[in-house]
Amino acid sequence: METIHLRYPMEKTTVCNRESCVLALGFFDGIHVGHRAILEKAKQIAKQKQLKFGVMTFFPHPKDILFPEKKPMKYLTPLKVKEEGFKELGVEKLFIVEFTPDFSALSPKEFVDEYICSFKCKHVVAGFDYCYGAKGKGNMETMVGHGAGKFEVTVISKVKHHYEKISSTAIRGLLAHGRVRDIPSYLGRPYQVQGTPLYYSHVGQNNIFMEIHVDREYRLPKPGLYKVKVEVNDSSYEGVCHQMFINKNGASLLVQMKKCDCKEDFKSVNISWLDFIKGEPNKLNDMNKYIQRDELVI
Ligand SMILES: Cc1cc2nc3c(=O)[nH]c(=O)nc-3n(C[C@H](O)[C@H](O)[C@H](O)COP(=O)(O)O)c2cc1C
Ligand SMILES: Nc1ncnc2c1ncn2[C@@H]1O[C@H](COP(=O)(O)OP(=O)(O)O)[C@@H](O)[C@H]1O
Repeated sequence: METIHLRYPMEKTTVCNRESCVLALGFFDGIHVGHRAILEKAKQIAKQKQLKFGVMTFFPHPKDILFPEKKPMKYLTPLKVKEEGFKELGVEKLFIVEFTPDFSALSPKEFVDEYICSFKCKHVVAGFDYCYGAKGKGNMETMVGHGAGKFEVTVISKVKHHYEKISSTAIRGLLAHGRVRDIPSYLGRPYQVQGTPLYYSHVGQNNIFMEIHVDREYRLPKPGLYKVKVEVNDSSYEGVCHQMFINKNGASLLVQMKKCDCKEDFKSVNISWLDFIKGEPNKLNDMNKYIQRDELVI
């Protein structure tokens, strides 16, 4: 996958010698089931038309620029993780446009001319509610007009779960309520975060206890004790996890892994949130109690 970072105003050389492509458009936080419908359709069209499969996304989230007074966005998939997700889905060209105040002021037609047509896009795929251009005035109807004679447009209709639109906002809501068990119906998989172990120790028989640092860009479920799956060095283990604190550098998670006979060092850890067990029962000074137990705390 080729990743192309774009910033307004674009240099002329950026658009030179580009191969014709299909572009899927959106922010795609989480790459949830609705997003997958768009990406799969774009991939299929690219194959049929023998064009490159491209995605055009933005960073940071438009809300951070449009509403700077609000707290910075926390992501389901920070940019690096989203990039890995696109690569796994077979994206060949990833355009990441830096969302700046100047870029946000482009009219819908200017955006189409300068960003979509310049990259030899022959087909746009986006969801029914995709908007673009200053004040979000462009929509999928205007896209058809703006693309006339230049590119075709495929609109993906609403993908729902229990009559509700699957959206990153809905998933953020589930996290805020600790409803991680419901997330696979929206995300197509459990909610996952990547972290770095700060320290770990063996506890009792084959239990490992560790503290994990999670990047500040990640959105976490509401504080509490959770059942998790922990992946380290290509193996996965059952475990429990609770949040110790969040500060400006990120979050710290306390994780206890069950029946873990892993002897090697861990450099990176994936935590999949499976179920909520109970609200915040343990304060920091209760940590020693964890260490002394042979069994998982549940
Ligand atoms: C060039 C451009 C300018 C935009 N300007 C605005 C804006 O002024 N106000 C707004 O609410 N959204 C604006 N948007 C953001 C869109 O409304 C939308 O949130 C964003 O493109 C992400 O699309 P998605 O949420 O459907 O993935 C703009 C988008 C683009 C591409
Ligand atoms: N449930 C859905 N069904 C169809 N299209 C969707 C759905 N959710 C998002 N999209 C489309 O996916 C792209 C990315 O949308 P985005 O705004 O990032 O997602 P979300 O609404 O989940 O925050 C847009 O083209 C949008 O219209």
